[in-house]
Amino acid sequence: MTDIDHTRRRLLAGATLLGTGAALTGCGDSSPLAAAHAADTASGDHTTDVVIVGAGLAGLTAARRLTASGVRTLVVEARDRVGGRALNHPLAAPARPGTIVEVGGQWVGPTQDRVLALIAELGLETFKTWDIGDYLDYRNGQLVPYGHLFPADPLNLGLNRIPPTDPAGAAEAAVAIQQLNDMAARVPLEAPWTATDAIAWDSQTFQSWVDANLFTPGGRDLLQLAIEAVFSAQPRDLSLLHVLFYIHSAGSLDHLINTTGGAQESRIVGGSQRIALRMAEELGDRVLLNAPVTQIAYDARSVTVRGERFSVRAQRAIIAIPPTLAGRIRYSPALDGLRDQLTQRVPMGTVIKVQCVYPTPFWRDSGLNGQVTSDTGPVKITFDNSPPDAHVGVMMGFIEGEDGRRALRQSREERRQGVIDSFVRYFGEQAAEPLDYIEKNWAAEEWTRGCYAGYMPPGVWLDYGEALRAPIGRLHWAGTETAEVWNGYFDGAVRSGERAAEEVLALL
Ligand SMILES: Cc1cc2nc3c(=O)[nH]c(=O)nc-3n(C[C@H](O)[C@H](O)[C@H](O)COP(=O)(O)OP(=O)(O)OC[C@H]3O[C@@H](n4cnc5c(N)ncnc54)[C@H](O)[C@@H]3O)c2cc1C
Repeated sequence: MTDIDHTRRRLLAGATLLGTGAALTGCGDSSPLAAAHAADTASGDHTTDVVIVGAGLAGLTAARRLTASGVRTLVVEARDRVGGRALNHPLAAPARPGTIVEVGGQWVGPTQDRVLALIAELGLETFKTWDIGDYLDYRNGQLVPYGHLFPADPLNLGLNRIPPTDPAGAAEAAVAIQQLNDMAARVPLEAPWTATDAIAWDSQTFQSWVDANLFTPGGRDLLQLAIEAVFSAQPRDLSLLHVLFYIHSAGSLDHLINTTGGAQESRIVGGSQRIALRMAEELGDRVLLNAPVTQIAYDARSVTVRGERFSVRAQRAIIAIPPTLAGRIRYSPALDGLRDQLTQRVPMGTVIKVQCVYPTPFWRDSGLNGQVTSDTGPVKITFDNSPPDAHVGVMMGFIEGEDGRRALRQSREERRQGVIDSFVRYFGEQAAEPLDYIEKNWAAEEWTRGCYAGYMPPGVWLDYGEALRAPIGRLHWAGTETAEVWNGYFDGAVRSGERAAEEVLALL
């Protein structure tokens, strides 16, 4: 081994700084730590028991679990920060120092038991997403406020998130949601391709199903918007079987789309990246930043992970990155054709997360909760993303699916204007002059390449599903895309890290 002492010293310094960053600001890319490490490519030859590729929630959870069992681990992370798709962004004044918004994933909700347990173990706290006041629905040029029609909603049917603007469409959407929930319950989470109707369901897109089953323009619009919002892809991109798997994975479509009672219910004090920062702080010099993995060699005795100027030799590897990124690594020997072709077939969604900062959350004064559904882009979904004490107002929106793809062709200034036009349409002239505009274009991120997650087009579950998690020799796969429960979410990432760690522990 060479350079190991130097590398260890640098990592320890990095770990200390990482902890400081977490405590002070919880911020990521723009922290002094990030700048300090930017030019500092990882180097040296290392040996450990288990090497983990990727310091997102999946990789860090796996490392934490293995470390707790006394196994030596080293996490190698391409970026100059941890967290992957969880990233805090510090707000400028007049926001108080240390105030952040998340530019990646942010919410957690009921039944996301593994991430909620992790948050508690790490000493972090959650607070409720602002969900008080009326929703807005913008459709056919009309802006219609509506209340929590069914505040109790005991069966969690998601009735509050179906705008009643077009009663026939709303009724048809509610029936369709129930139908989808029933079909989803018949998809085995561990092997969706074995569902009785798998061939029929994986041979069509979600759009084909909508075309065959919904007849009112309102009902079709609502279902399409729900799918765009959940997958950041178009209904024409997605296998019906994948949509059903995803619904079952979350429990129901209502869990996916609801704020209170659903996946958008709560936020993490100080920002979701703190989950990763706290884990990295615990792991200390077991996390190597600025370490993009380009090659993995494996044989019957060991595995060696390599980057430009570093290598890590281990007994086993956990590759905790999305399938499409795993497909960009060179393997020696080459992976079997099934796994390789799978990695060619799981595209990432398209989303640009945008936020405008205002002196106050002024929409609350008009009795609005800040949540919009709309038939007009670029922003068709919004949320009040103000800090817990609302000392500034933050309106957040998503530019998703084909709107996102259109926005990729625009300049930042053109996108900014489109976002402000959307916010003015929903909340009036007060939205016209934000103090700040923040956007994160995940499609342009080299180490993510799109969000919220990878999804399955038609035929992929059927022909390649079994290659998603199956270890190959000493290589094990993790990442939210491999999760059975809450696939695509933080909770799924955590579960996948736990599962991969157990898989490895059983074999060491
Ligand atoms: C805008 C947005 C909003 C979202 N909203 C939510 C939400 O509200 N709630 C929720 O639960 N989920 C949400 N998600 C999804 C959530 O962020 C992800 O499910 C989760 O963070 C995935 O974790 P992961 O560890 O599986 O993958 P990642 O976070 O992608 O981690 C993979 C890591 O591997 C690194 N890496 C990649 N390639 C290499 C390589 N070759 N060598 C070394 N390292 C590599 C990456 O840099 C990254 O750090 C959202 C995502 C986005 C982007």
